[in-house]
Amino acid sequence: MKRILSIQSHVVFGCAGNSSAVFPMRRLGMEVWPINTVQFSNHTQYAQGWKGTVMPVGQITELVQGLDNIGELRNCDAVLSGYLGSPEQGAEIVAAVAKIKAVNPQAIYFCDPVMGHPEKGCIVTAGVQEFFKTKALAAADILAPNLLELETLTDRQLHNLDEVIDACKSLLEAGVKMVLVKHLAKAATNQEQFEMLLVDKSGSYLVSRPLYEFEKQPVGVGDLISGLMLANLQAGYQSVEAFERTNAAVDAVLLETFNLQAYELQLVRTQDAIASPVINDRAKRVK
Ligand SMILES: Nc1ncnc2c1ncn2[C@@H]1O[C@H](COP(=O)(O)OP(=O)(O)O)[C@@H](O)[C@H]1O
Ligand SMILES: Cc1ncc(COP(=O)(O)O)c(C=O)c1O
Ligand SMILES: [Mg+2]
Repeated sequence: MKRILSIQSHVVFGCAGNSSAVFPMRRLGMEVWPINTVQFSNHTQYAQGWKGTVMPVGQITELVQGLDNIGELRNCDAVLSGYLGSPEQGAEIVAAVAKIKAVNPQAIYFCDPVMGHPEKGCIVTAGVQEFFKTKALAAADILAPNLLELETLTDRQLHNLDEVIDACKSLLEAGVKMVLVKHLAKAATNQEQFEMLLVDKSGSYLVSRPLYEFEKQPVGVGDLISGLMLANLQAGYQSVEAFERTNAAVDAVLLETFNLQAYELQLVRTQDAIASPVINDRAKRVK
């Protein structure tokens, strides 16, 4: 069984951060070790706001030390990071990754650079963006930005698929081994579908799924995508198949969420599709 240290937000109600990613990863057979960067009542996109606190500086380091003390750190196969409560937590994650790689050189770091989106209401503390651009980029094996995050990471404006692929390749040149663009948005080839892109040394692959007309778009979809992609890779699927399985599972979750007119992702109701997704959309090689 593969072991994933998952460092991201916790929400009491609903699905974002670890509250979106942990259950699906476990459903795919992973042993998941969650560390929470914040504990909030709900995600930050509720009009009524949220309650709760950011975990104190030093806590990630302390918990990782505890794992080392019981001899478990060497058993960690992958670190996943997402929503951070402070830039200091970013530095602690990078230090934890270095510590884990020192005792298990096979371990990988999957970084979802959650940067916040003031227009959408995703609120992330100042300084976190800078952490992703500098330290996280240098440490990550796999990066999973949305289009806006990719633009910020590469200091480029991206209008079409070719520009997005070039930007991803610049990240590969910087040492990242795989880039998953979770949402092509305005750079998509077909605005009537929801498209994602995967770029690694073997090539560039586009996958699409139906676009649902949500009244209010659900949150935590990016966190779900990152968790599923990492879990599928750890389960032994090659990158393109892992990408297709991730896309299919996310589609099943979104379809159910849409059919129920729910705001929060319907992960429990769709757990069987998460574990055994039916692939309707194959990835298309685009470069
Ligand atoms: N198939 C789909 N149809 C409609 N909306 C979708 C679909 N898949 C994802 N979304 C929405 O698209 C948005 C993508 O958000 P974005 O901030 O670009 O990336 P992410 O949340 O993946 O980091 C999310 O609000 C999500 O609810
Ligand atoms: C607490 C928290 N965690 C994580 C996220 C990231 O969610 P997404 O997967 O939609 O990028 C958000 C977005 O608002 C959030 O409020
Ligand atoms: Mg996101």
